[in-house]
Amino acid sequence: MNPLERKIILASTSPRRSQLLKEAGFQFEVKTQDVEETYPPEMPVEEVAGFLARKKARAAHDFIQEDEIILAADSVVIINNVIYGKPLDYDDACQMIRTLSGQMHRVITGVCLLSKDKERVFSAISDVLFEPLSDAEIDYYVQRYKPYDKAGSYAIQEWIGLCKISRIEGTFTNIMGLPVDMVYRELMTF
Ligand SMILES: Cc1cn([C@H]2C[C@H](O)[C@@H](COP(=O)(O)OP(=O)(O)OP(=O)(O)O)O2)c(=O)[nH]c1=O
Repeated sequence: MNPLERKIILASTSPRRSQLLKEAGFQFEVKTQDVEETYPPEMPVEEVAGFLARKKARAAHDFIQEDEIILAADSVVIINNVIYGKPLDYDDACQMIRTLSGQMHRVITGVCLLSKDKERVFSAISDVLFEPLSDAEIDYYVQRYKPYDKAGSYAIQEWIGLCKISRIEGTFTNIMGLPVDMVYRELMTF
């Protein structure tokens, strides 16, 4: 079946995920349920995004009809085997960006598709290289863009991503919060 004709329930409050699905031409409605974004501490960092995406999808399971598919996702930034989620405050945000400055990091978005009788989880990986950033640039970015709702304290679609990222291995949409190419491909066989 054509993925663009499936009835999708997007279980996400992220405006970026809605924007990407909409621009790619999918049909969807947003329905969300609060989920505690916790995971077992011993879990390998590469598995966390998929685990959290599944948790978010399962929390929305009761909402759906027979012909509907829940889509949930979670994005994490990983550097030196440590997960960077959303920053707590200004200092935390600056500290995260300072760690990313001049370095390569990994962004993983886990996605879960869930219907009444099926479930599928998959993840997309992108490796991202930041140019070195000065303290003044970091302060400008955090003050002006307030990246408190962004994993890793930055958004690829804003000034910092557009002007300070020099290399990406993987897709832009994955870094922005939803690997739409992969979603399309997986929906063809779901
Ligand atoms: C790395 C990066 C993340 N982000 C955003 C995407 C996600 O909204 C957010 C990661 O947080 P998530 O916990 O993945 O998602 P969320 O809490 O925003 O939404 P929900 O749980 O309801 O689905 O960071 C960008 O917009 N640009 C980027 O470059």
